[in-house]
Amino acid sequence: MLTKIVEKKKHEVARLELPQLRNVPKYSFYEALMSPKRSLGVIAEMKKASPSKGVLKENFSPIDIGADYEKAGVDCISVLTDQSFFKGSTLDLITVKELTQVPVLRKDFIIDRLQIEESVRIGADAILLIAEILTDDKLLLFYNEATDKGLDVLVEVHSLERLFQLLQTLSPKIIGVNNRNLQTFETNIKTTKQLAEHIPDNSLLVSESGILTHEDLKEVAEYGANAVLVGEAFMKDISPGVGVKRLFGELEHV
Ligand SMILES: O=P(O)(O)OC[C@@H](O)[C@@H](O)c1c[nH]c2ccccc12
Repeated sequence: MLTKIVEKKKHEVARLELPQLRNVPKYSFYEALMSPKRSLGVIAEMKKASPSKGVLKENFSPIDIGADYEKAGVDCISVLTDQSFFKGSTLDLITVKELTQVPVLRKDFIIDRLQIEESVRIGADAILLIAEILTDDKLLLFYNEATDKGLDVLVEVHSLERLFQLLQTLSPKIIGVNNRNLQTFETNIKTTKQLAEHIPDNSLLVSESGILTHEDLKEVAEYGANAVLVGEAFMKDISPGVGVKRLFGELEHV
């Protein structure tokens, strides 16, 4: 599946026209995760659909979701901008940046430098770089380029092997352990446990994907996660903000 997504992305990048630079206030993604509002940082994701689960939210409104997340006191918002597989768009991110005062992560499959410039222009505060789809050379190049352009970077990794490899050339300030295998789409939050002890002490650890319940949250916190990245659980709750509160055990049964 990952190969299919990357192939499609190559075609999209070949046609990519850079938008105008938008002048929006910048918020530090890193700082927000360094001083989370709750016991654990939360990056709340908006995604309309995913290749594994299909449509997650029918009446998908980035305006409403962004406002609801902000009201629920999330630390950061992640916006899926991939159109073909996740039904997102860069316009969703632009909308969220215009309406909220929360750092925003652009979540996409970045395989080309042009997408980094595009992320800057649409006003993203941070980008995702997926180690599994980039060589070490590219990962380092993109990491430095993004940082130079004022973006924070969440470096995502799924396997221990890939983690060891990338740590030889790069020490990311923020490392995301994706509990989902992007080839098979299976999630297992024990992935966080497996990788956590090998994450450098000075990197922030974000546990990503498959975190559905308060129990899951406590489990990844025990493994040493500093923050979580959650999408599906929030998209499927009665409202995204209620989902945030439920995950943190701040609600009884709503
Ligand atoms: O909806 P979930 O299981 O809570 O997962 C959120 C996020 O981690 C997931 O959307 C994700 C993690 N890495 C990605 C890379 C590309 C697309 C999507 C993702």
